[in-house]
Amino acid sequence: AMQSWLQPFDLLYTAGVQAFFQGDWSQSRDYLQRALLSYTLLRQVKVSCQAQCQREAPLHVWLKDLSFMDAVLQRSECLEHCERLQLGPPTRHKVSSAVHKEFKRREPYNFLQAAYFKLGQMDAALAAAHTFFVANPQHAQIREDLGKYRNLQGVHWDSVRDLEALPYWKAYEEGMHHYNVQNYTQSILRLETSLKEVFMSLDECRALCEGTQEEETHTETQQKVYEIIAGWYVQLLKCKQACVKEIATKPGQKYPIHDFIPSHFHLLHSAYAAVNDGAAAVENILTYLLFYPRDDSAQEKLQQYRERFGEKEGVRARENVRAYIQQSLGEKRLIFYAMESLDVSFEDPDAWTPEENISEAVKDKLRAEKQKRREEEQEEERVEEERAAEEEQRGPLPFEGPRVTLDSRQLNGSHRVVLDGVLTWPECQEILRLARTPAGSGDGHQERRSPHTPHEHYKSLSVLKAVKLAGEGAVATPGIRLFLDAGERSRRIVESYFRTETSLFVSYTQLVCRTALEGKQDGRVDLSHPVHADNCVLDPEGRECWKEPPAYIHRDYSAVLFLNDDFEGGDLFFTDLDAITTTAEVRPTCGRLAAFSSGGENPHGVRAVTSGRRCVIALWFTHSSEHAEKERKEAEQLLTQTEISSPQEGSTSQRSSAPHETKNAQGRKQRVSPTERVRLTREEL
Ligand SMILES: O=C(O)CCC(=O)C(=O)O
Ligand SMILES: [Fe+3]
Repeated sequence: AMQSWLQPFDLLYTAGVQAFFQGDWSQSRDYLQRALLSYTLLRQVKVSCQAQCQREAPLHVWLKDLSFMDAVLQRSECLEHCERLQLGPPTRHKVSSAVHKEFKRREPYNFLQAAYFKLGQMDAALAAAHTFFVANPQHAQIREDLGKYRNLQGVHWDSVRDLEALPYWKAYEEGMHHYNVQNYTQSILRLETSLKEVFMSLDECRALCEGTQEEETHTETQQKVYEIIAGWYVQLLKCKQACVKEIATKPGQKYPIHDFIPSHFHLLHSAYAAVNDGAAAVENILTYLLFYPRDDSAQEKLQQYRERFGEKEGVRARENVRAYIQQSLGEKRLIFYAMESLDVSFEDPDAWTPEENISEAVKDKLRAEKQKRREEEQEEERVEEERAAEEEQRGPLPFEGPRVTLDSRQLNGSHRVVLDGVLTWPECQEILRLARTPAGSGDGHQERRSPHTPHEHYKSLSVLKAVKLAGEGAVATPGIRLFLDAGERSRRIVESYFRTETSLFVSYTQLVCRTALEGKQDGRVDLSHPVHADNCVLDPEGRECWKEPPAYIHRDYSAVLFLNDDFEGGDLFFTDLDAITTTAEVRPTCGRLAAFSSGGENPHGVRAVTSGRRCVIALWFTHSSEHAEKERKEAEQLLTQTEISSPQEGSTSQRSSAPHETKNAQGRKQRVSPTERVRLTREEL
C-alpha cells in the first residue's frame, strides 16, 4: 500500500519561511506547523527505534573475535529496518546543523506567531509567541510583539502556555517551591515526578545521539579503520555525556543548573525525614552519597537518620541511579583515555566525577579547556558590555521629528539604528513622483533589469540626473529639493547619533526603485539584493571582510531611507559575517531610516520584492572630503537656478504626474531649514 512518508522538517521550514516573506500567511502557517510536527515525529521514531533495537539486538558483547562486529551489524540492521518501516526508505537528505540549531532555539515559532497574527488567530499567535519568548527572553522583537498582543482585546492571557515545555521543569520548580514553604508532602510528590521525567528525557536525549552524527569527522589525514571507529565512538560518548547539561539547562538560560540530578536527592532526603519516613530518608541520602561519597555533612546526616529512625535493614541507594552513575563513569573513563592519546576535547558536565578517575595529564587538559571556555565567555560578555556602552554614548538627534525605534542592541549588532519620522508621508509622495517619470524620458534616467536578479526591474536616479530632468521639465522641482534635503537630513542624523569624530560628507545619493516583474515570481528563492558589506569585500567562508578595492573603501556609514510600503517582500536584513545567519530585519515604510556603519560588522541584503515596487533613497557617507559627492554641489546650484527661473514650481510637475497625485504637491516656500520643515509639515498634517 502507498504510504506518505514524513517530509523533511528543514524543507517544510524553508517553505514556511519563504511563504512568510511572500506574505502568504496561511501557507506559511501550514508549512511551519507541519515542520514542527515532522521534527517531533522524527525524534519520536528515532527514540522508539533505539529502544526497540536495544531489546532486539543487544550490544553487550566484548570486542574479542567476531561477535562484537556481528552485534554491531545486527543493531545497525535492526535500526535501519525499524526506521524504514516508519520513515520510508533512507534518503541522502541531510539536515544542516544550522537548521538543527534553529529548531533548538525554537525559531520556527517566531515566524509561526507572526503568521497566526496576520491571520487573526490571536490565541494561537499568543501561544506560539510565548513559546518562542520562553527560549529567547532577550529577543527585542518578540518582546515588542508580546507587548502589542497584551494591548489587544479578547486575547486569553490566562490560557497562554509554552507549547514545547518539558514536563519536569514544572514539577521541579513546584517541588522547590513547596520545599521552601515547608510543604514537604507536596514537595516529595513533585520532586519524584520530576526525577522520573528527568531520567526519561535523559534517555531520549542519549538515544538521539545514536542517530546520525552531527559533526562531520575530519578525514583530512588518512585514517586507519580503528581510528575511524574510535573517533566515531568518542563523538557518540561525548554526545551522550552532553545530555546532562542539556537536560539541566532551562529554555532561555545560558547555563545549566549546577548538580541538577544530585540535588533532587539532597532535597528529597530532608523532605522525607521531615515527614518521618525514615526508610526513604536513608534511601535518598545513600543515593546522594553515590555521587559524593566523601561528603562529610551527608555522612553525618546518614548517622543521624540511623540514630533517629533506627537501622533500616535492606534499605539501599536507588538501583537505577547506581546503574546510571556506573554507565556515566564508564563513558567518562573511555573519553579520558581518548584524551590522553587522541586529539579529543571534552567538557565534563558533572561536578561529582571522582578525582581519582582522572589522570594528571587529563586533569591539565580539562583545566586548560575550561580556562579557554571561560575566556571565550568573558570575551562574549565584554562584547555585550561594549555594545551597551555604545548605546549610552549615542548622541542626540539634531532636530525634531525623527525618533529612534530600534537601537543596535535591539538589532542584534553594532553601529546600527532604525529611526522613524525622517520624512512625512506627503514628503515621501513628492519624492516618489521623481521615480514615476515614463521610461525613456530623458537620457539620464535608467530602467533596466536588476543587476541582482532576473525577477525584478531596477531603476536608479542620482541627484544630478534628477535636477537635469527637472531642467527639462520632466519632473517637479519640489521633489528634487526634498530628495537633496533628505540626504542632508540623514547625514546630520547619522553624524550626531553616532557621534562621529569628524564631520561626515555625503559621498553618494541614489533614488532606487525595485519592481517585481509580474508572472516571474513563482518559486523564487533569490534575494533582491544579495548579502554584502558596503565598504569591504565580504568573504563568508573565511568570515572576513576585505577592506580593499573594488570595494568602496572610503564609505564610512550607510543609510537607507525608505519611501513606501505598498509592495510585498523587500525587507532589509542584517546577517553575521557568514552571510546566512540573519540578525535583524527591517520592514520598509515611508520615513523610516536604517543607518549603519559600512564595514564587515554590518553585512546586509534585501529580500525578494515579489509584488509591487519598492523605492528608497540609498545614501553613503564618508569622513574624507575628497570623496564628498561633487554632483551634489552641482545639483544644488542648478536647482537653485531652476527654482529662481520658475518660481511656480508646482506647475512643472503637472505634466508628468497623474491628476490625483497633485493633492500632495506642496507649493510652499523651499528655503527652510530641516527643523522648520519638519514643524511645518507636522502642522500641515
Ligand atoms: O535598498 C536597500 O535596502 C539596501 C540597498 C543596499 O544595501 C545597497 O545598495 O548597498
Ligand atoms: Fe548596501
